[in-house]
Amino acid sequence: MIDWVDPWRGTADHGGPVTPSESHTPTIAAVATAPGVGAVSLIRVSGPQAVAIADRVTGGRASRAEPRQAVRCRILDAAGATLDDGLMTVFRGPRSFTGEDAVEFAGHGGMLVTREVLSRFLACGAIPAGPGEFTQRAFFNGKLDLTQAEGVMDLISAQTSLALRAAREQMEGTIGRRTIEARDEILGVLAHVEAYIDFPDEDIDPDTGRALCDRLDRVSAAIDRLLATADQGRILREGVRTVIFGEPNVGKSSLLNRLLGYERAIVSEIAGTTRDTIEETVNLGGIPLRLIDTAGVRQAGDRIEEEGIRRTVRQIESADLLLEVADAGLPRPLLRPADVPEDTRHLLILNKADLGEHADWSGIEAVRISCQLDQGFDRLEAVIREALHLGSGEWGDHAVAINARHQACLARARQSLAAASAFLEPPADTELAAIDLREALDALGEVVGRVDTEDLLGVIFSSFCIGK
Ligand SMILES: Nc1nc2c(c(=O)[nH]1)N(C=O)[C@@H](CNc1ccc(C(=O)N[C@@H](CCC(=O)O)C(=O)O)cc1)CN2
Ligand SMILES: Nc1nc2c(ncn2[C@@H]2O[C@H](COP(=O)(O)OP(=O)(O)OP(=O)(O)O)[C@@H](O)[C@H]2O)c(=O)[nH]1
Ligand SMILES: [Mg+2]
Repeated sequence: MIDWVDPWRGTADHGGPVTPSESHTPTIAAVATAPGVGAVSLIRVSGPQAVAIADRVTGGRASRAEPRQAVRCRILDAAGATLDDGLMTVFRGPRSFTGEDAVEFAGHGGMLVTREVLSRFLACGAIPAGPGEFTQRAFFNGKLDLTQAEGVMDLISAQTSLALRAAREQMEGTIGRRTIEARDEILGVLAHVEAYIDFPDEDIDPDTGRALCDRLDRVSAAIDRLLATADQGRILREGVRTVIFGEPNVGKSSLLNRLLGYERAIVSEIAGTTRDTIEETVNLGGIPLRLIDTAGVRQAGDRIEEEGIRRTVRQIESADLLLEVADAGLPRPLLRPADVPEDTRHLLILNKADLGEHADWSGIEAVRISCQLDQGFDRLEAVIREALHLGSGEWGDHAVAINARHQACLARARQSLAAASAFLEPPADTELAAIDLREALDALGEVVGRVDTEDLLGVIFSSFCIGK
C-alpha cells in the first residue's frame, strides 16, 4: 500500500487566505468544549470554506473523508510538523448542526495544544466564532426555531433536574409547535375574514361570525395554557427568590447555613451581625431556591445597619417566597419587622425550639426548627414545597415552561385576539378584525423567530457561550 503524500508538506504558502467563497458568509471556528484541561477537546468549524480550510490544516484529509464518519488525522502547522493527532468528522451541508458544511476535530484536551490547533484553523482562513454563532446559523438555516435555540441554552445552564426537563422539552420544539398550531388556526380565521373584506357589500353572516369567534376562543385558551407556565419558567430558570427575614439574632443566617449545608454566613450572638444581603442557591428536590439572608430588622444602630435594613425591605418586596424567622423562646414581637406584600407566599419559622417555647406562640401556625440541633428541616422542606405547590408532583405534566420573552409575545397575541373577537361580533368590522389578527400573527411569529428582528436575535444569541 502506498502511503498518501501530504501535498502541503514542505510548501511555503500555508495559512494564506483560501479561495474566496461565492457567498460572503465567513467560515467560523471555535473550541466547543469547556475551557481548561480535559481528556479531549472539540474544535468546530462551520461555513462554506470549512472543508477547504480543514484540508489545509490536515493535508487534504477532509475533502476525501466520508461525511459523518470520524477519521484519524493529524493537524499540521505551516511547516508541516504535527500539532495534534485526533479524530475529524466532516459534515456536508445541509446535513449538519448548522446546516452548513462543517468540520469537527476532537483533539487532546490540553489548553495550549487546543489553542494552537484553533489558531491553525484561524490562520488557514476561519474567523473566530462569536457567542452562540453556531446555534444562530442553525436557526438562520432553519434547523431550529428560536424557542429551540433558547432551549439549547437553557439545557446547558440548567441547574436542577426540573429545569433540565423543561429545557429538553423546549429543545424538542414543544413550545414552537404549540405556537405554530395557534398561528395556523389564526391564519385560517384571517383567510375567512379577508374573504369578506374582498366583498364589501356582503355582511358576515352571524353563524359564520360565531364560528370564527369560537375558533379564536380555542386559540386564546391554548395561548393562556402556555402563558400559565410563565411563573414556573421563571422559577426554573432563575430560582425561587426566597427571602429570610426577621428580627436580629433570631437565627436567620444559621438557617441559611443549614439549608446550604455549609457555613456561608457569619453567625454570632451579637445582634446585627448580618449587615448586607447574602444570596446563594440550593436545590430543593429539583427546584432551585435562591436563598437571600438579610440584615435583621429593628431600630437601626448606625448608618450601615440602616442601609442594610433598607435593603432587607427591598428584598421582601420582590420575593417569591418569604421565610419569616422568630425566636421561639422570646415573646411574640408586637410589630411586624417589615410590611409583607399580601400576595407573597409567606411562612413563619420558629427557630431555637431547643430552648423551649414562649407561651405567646402557643396555637400559632409555624414551622418549629432548631438550627442548633438540626431539627425540623424535613418538615420545613415539605412545607416550602407545599407553599410552592410542588407537593404532589404538580409539575409532572407541565414540563413546558415559557420564558419572559415568550410571555411578552404571547400576551400581545392574546390581547390582539381579544380585540379581533370583539370586532367579529355583530355588527362585525372585518377590516379592523383583520388588522388585529395580523398583529396576533406577528406576535406569535416572534416567539419562534419568524420575523426578522435583528436586534432581538442579537440579544438572544450573544448570551450563549463561544463555540455553541
Ligand atoms: N460532536 C458534536 N456533538 C454534539 C453536537 C455537535 O455539534 N457536535 N451538538 C450540538 O449542539 C449536540 C447534538 N446536536 C446535533 C444536532 C444536529 C446534528 C446534525 O448533524 N444534523 C443533521 C443531520 C441529522 C441526521 O442525519 O440525523 C441535520 O439536521 O440535517 C448534529 C448534532 C450535542 N452533541
Ligand atoms: N439555642 C439555639 N441557638 C441558636 C439557634 N440558631 C441560632 N442560634 C444562635 O443564635 C445566635 C444568632 O444567630 P444568627 O444566625 O447570627 O442570627 P441572625 O438572625 O442571622 O442575626 P443577625 O444577622 O444579627 O440579624 C447565634 O449565637 C447562634 O448560634 C438554635 O436553633 N438554637
Ligand atoms: Mg445574620
